[in-house]
Amino acid sequence: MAGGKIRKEKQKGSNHFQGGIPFHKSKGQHILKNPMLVESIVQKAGIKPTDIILEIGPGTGNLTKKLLEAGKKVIAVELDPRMVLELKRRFQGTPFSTRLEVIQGDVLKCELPFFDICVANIPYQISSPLVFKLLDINQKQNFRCAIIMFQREFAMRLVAQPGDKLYCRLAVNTQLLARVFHLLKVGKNNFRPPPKVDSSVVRIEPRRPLPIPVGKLKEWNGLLSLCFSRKNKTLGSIFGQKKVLEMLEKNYRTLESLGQLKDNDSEIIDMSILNEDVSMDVVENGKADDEEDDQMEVEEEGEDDADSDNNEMQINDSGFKGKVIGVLKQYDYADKRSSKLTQNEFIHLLSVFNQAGIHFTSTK
Ligand SMILES: C[S@@+](CC[C@H](N)C(=O)[O-])C[C@H]1O[C@@H](n2cnc3c(N)ncnc32)[C@H](O)[C@@H]1O
Repeated sequence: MAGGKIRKEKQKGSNHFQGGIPFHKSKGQHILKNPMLVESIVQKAGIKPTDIILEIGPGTGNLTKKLLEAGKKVIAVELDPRMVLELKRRFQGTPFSTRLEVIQGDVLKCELPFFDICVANIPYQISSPLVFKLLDINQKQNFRCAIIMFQREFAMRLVAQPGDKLYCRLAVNTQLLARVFHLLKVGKNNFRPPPKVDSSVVRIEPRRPLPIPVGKLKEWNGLLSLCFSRKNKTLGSIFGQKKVLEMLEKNYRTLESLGQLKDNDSEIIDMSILNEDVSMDVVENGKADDEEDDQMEVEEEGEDDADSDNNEMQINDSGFKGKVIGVLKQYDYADKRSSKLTQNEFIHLLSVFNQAGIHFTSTK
């Protein structure tokens, strides 16, 4: 089913295929070779005949062909000029050619066209930035949903719920911006060449409006960075740390001096902030299941997880420390852990902190 002249003749010492286009693993070139699977993905996407479909990384066009059969138009963004040529060649002179637009370039760098639905088997190394690019609220996109093949573990992180082993900042951030559903498990042998990892197809439906004002996204990200710096620690313990308190107090003083202790809004939101922590796009590079975000690592020497006694001391502290821990105590969050907190609880936590003048960003 692979398009063009690609043949499976492995060269010694490389992953190239002779006689056609060599596949580049560095570009995530694992093409779909199982027609039944392609059919199933297209069916599950629920494409309407009037739909403009965005396909990312069409490769040799196996999925593209089925998308063209199902929708009104396919706009395909492909990085590799050899694949672009192959794709054009495949559909040249067919009735599909007028309904296929190919954009050569990096999907992460190009401006996305208007589309109704995105269906894609993507290179896994762009998973996380792509999700946040698609869900970028500044893009004013209004697409219905995206049906995307991801590495299995990444997919399971996207859909993880409080208490799940893979529940993480990526899950909370994605689920703030979208509803996410696991659709299909896909084994390695459906691809040529087979990747090292299993895959899953996920459905992502953008949430409009968002559950928090867009101007709060920066604050939200600051709060979650802290909460997931040690997701299995109690919030009382995380927020009782000297470095955390120093940072929050600095924010507090800065905003106080600027007279901005109330909520602030900014017009353009840099969505990449929500993507900062996700370093597991390619799990082959190895981030363990229960590893936590280390970007905001703030643990102090000698501190351990069973530190509720210390919390008691901190809680009795007066001044700024007492203010922060007091909020956690008052709303019953001090003994809770991020690994089990729902999205609504995070939203509530941000709200009660902000009401107390405690902010997670000091500038707009
Ligand atoms: C996993 S293959 C999928 C090929 C085809 N869709 C299929 O299912 O058979 C990923 C494709 O994405 C392309 N690609 C890699 N990085 C890209 C990027 N940043 N922007 C657009 N396309 C990219 C690769 O060249 C490759 O053709």
